[in-house]
Amino acid sequence: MNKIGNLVGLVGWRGMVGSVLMDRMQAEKDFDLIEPMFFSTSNAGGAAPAMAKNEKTLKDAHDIDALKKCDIIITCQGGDYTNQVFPQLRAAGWKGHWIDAASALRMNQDAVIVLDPVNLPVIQAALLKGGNNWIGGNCTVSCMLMGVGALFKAGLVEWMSTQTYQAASGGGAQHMRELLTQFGTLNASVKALLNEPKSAILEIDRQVLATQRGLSGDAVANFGVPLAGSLIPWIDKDLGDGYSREEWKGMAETNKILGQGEGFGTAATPVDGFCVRVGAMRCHSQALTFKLKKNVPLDEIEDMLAADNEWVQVVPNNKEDTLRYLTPVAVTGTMTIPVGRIRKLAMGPEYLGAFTIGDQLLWGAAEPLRRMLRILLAA
Ligand SMILES: NC(=O)C1=CN([C@@H]2O[C@H](COP(=O)(O)OP(=O)(O)OC[C@H]3O[C@@H](n4cnc5c(N)ncnc54)[C@H](OP(=O)(O)O)[C@@H]3O)[C@@H](O)[C@H]2O)C=CC1
Ligand SMILES: N[C@@H](CC(=O)OP(=O)(O)O)C(=O)O
Repeated sequence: MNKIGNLVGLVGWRGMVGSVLMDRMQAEKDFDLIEPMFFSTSNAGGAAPAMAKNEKTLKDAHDIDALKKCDIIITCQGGDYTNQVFPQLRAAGWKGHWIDAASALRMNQDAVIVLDPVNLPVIQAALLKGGNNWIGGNCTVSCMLMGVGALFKAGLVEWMSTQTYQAASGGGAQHMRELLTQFGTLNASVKALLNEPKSAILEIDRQVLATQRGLSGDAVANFGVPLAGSLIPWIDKDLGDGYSREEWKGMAETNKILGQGEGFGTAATPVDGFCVRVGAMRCHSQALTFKLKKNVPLDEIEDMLAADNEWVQVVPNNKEDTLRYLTPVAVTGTMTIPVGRIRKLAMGPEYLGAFTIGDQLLWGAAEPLRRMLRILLAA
């Protein structure tokens, strides 16, 4: 295989995912290894960010000739952009490496879902075969596999059920703003009563509910219904068969990441459950139920999880450690993937419960992309 060049096109770098990616690339000194070319869909000709070296102006992200010059393109611009530009670029004969945060290409046969601490062998095999489409996985799936991938790698999982608690950030920046605005509106509606220690809690509750039910228009433009003080047990599209698309991704992507086919074949491990939006900011949490293929002692399971990768943190199953280490507030902004509440379940010794959390903008979006860049540069 020829050495891959280091002219790297960056698209979507100023969005929410893109900004997290830029921060991580700077922290890990990725820019020392590349010649970056920054693109924009809205400000071609404007000034590129400080990390620019020779190319100091923003290129047009729809300019196929400019994109074609890149050895590698990383995009966090979104699925619409991918669907529009990627086919044109390949049709124009571009053979470079496409690294993408969007889901658009994920299930294409010639695309690999990248999460190298879990599936480096799958990535390397595809690279050897000339693969050049590298797509970041669904945030919930990636965070889950970073935490409990060891059990799958060991071939121990007969099936897994997931119940997710997904943060507002999964919908994008506007969703986070909407959640906070809703919290503010609710607080304002009962502020006087809250300030009065003797006020009746049921009166506060009644007024909060009236405010929630009265939210409309801009106040719920993104989520459709109030999320503050509530939850929404549906994420992404309605597939029409009782599944949300986010739930479908759980099985499809887990199996594809693990190299067990396109998700629903005979080699696939059943993964199923419900995906729920909650009022967290940017960490996705998941309660997991495993049916293991055999009874494995808890201490062996904990050792296996802890040894799998340097980011997993096994949290002792007690209240104090859970409150300290196993909450979205504790995990946000860190690379740590805590796995706690690990215990055998009442259904039998092969049934295992666990709870895991990940920052969905780090391991769930940006980090697998920059790590794939490093793999290509080292190839
Ligand atoms: N949000 C998430 O949790 C995840 C998102 N993804 C994928 O990443 C894609 C991008 O998501 P996300 O980063 O949340 O999207 P953003 O809306 O934050 O950014 C997308 C683009 O919008 C443009 N833009 C317009 N106005 C602004 C503004 N005020 N500030 C910043 N950018 C602006 C920028 O393009 P330009 O500079 O060209 O104008 C930017 O690259 C998603 O569509 C999805 O495919 C993947 C995993 C998780
Ligand atoms: N759907 C995820 C976020 C996301 O962007 O997922 P995907 O990359 O699979 O489209 C959420 O809402 O939490």
